[in-house]
Amino acid sequence: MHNLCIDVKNLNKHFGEHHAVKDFSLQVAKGEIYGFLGPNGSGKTTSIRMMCGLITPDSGEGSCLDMDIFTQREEIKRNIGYMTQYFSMWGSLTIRENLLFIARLYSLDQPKARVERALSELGLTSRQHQLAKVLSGGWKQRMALAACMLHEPVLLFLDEPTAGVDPKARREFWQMLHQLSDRGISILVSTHYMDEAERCHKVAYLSYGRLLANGTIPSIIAAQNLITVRTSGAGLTALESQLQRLPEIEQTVIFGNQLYITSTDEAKLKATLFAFTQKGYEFCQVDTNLEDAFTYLMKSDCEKN
Ligand SMILES: Nc1ncnc2c1ncn2[C@@H]1O[C@H](COP(=O)(O)OP(=O)(O)OP(=O)(O)O)[C@@H](O)[C@H]1O
Repeated sequence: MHNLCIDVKNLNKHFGEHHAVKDFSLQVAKGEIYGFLGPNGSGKTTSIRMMCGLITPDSGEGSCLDMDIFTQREEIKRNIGYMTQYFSMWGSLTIRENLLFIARLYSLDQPKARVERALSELGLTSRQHQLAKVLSGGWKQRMALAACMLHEPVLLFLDEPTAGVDPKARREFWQMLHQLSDRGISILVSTHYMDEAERCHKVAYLSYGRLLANGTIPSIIAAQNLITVRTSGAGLTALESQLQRLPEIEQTVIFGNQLYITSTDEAKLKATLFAFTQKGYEFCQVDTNLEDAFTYLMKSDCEKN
């Protein structure tokens, strides 16, 4: 008996000449919220679709909910929920009518009871009679999540579920994801938002079809061995362009009136910055964050390839 809901190894997928996913391996424990990040076109959706039985990998092996991703795709689909940002709904039906329609479309038993439960679990009961077309982005996403939970899946694949949704609605959506995870439901969720990545138990980062890092956020940040310092003052953009030319500087970024500088070489960085302290800048060391780590990973991967 193991506690994995996803266990895949060396999955590959080509679309014509394009090698979209390269030797992708991942293990997700039951009940975990696993974040999936990477630039546009890095292969997140393709990997998700291979793991949940929607498309067949060209090679590799693996299981989802202990079912083989090559030979038991139909069984997998019956036991998982899959939600994308582009879900279909009927605008002129209410939330409740939409859910009932879907429950009947999939011939689920006791459709009314299922709809009641989904409405209540996702905080939709008070809005059940609202037409879908008048709902804000956040409530539409919530309805979509309710729809993909009608058959009570134990594993959810959510592909950019909060794209374009406002911060308050995203926060509420994530509160729900944590409640589902507390109930033992496993969730694999792709996102471009760093604050959402930080809400996951673990994250995976893909670039150009390859998995560059995965694990807990502190472990991913620590593995890059980066040092980050912050400064403020006049002429930050000029300072930034001077620093960007130096080989010991990996990356720089300005947030408001503060410049963040990241390097892999602490001694060289300190020596370099000493010259700028003569010009009145003060530098203080800060924690390297996940975005710094991902940016560095992507840059080093581009340089290698
Ligand atoms: N059915 C398909 N036919 C041809 N090419 C495809 C197909 N699906 C995906 N691709 C290509 O495979 C690559 C990976 O796409 P994928 O959608 O998996 O990336 P992604 O990381 O999910 O991107 P995004 O963040 O933009 O959603 C892209 O270059 C894409 O154009």
